[in-house]
Amino acid sequence: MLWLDLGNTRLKYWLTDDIGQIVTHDAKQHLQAPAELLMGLTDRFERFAPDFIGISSVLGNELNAKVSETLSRLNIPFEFVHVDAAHPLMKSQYNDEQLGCDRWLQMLGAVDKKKRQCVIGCGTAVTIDLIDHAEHLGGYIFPSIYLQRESLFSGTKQITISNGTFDSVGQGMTTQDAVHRGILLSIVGAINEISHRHPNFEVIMTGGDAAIISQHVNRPVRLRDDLLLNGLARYFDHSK
Ligand SMILES: Nc1ncnc2c1ncn2[C@@H]1O[C@H](COP(=O)(O)OP(=O)(O)OP(=O)(O)O)[C@@H](O)[C@H]1O
Ligand SMILES: CC(C)(CO)[C@@H](O)C(=O)NCCC(=O)O
Ligand SMILES: [K+]
Repeated sequence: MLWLDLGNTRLKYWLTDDIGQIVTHDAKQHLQAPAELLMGLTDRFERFAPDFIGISSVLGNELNAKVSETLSRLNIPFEFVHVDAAHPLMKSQYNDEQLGCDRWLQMLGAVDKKKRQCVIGCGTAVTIDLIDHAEHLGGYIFPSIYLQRESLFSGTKQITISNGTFDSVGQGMTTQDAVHRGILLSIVGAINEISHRHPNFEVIMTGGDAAIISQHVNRPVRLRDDLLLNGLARYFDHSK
């Protein structure tokens, strides 16, 4: 099977074998041209010869149509995931026409009907979602640390582009430190507040920035890098 995750910044793919083990995977920046990027990958995908392609996309109908057009040339059956608020593995109270497919799949990949869970995705946006015994209660969306920094750079005169690191939440004494520490604190503080409000929820984090952020969270955090892929596998297992 071939699995695609079309995110806002990157396209990720995984090739898995019959028993679900990852044979190969990669992530590439698509610069808002995922269909063109896929075009360049079709030779590789053809060589993989998967019998099915399962797709998560948060790119919207227009770009998805272009992606479909590109994938059609492969003659391999493919299908986009559609969020299902009444899925047998997890019910959701969220507006299912709006809920991002990546968010939903990450939850589907993590959900355990015996637990209360807080699933945090740290990609282009940071998402925090609460699940109570396989019922999604809703959540929050934040700009990532990098998007927050860009908005300060572009919205102010005296804060100029700099390459600091996000490594502390202590108060800063320079602009660079104040910016990086303030941004990191905005996300860490929110996570700590939400986990304080929901003390019995297991905190699970995934995504490229999970390691940076989780270091400052004052609760035990379970880091998982396989949630979206696991969600895709669970989704297509149930739909067949
Ligand atoms: N090789 C890499 N390229 C880009 N980002 C990376 C890379 N390695 C780690 N990251 C980190 O991962 C973060 C992005 O996380 P993730 O991969 O979960 O989302 P994304 O692919 O950028 O977002 P989306 O899934 O919305 O496209 C970036 O902010 C960056 O810090
Ligand atoms: C929040 C993001 C950007 C996270 O990748 C994505 O899941 C998305 O575009 N969601 C749509 C809005 C929503 O989930 O309510
Ligand atoms: K938008």
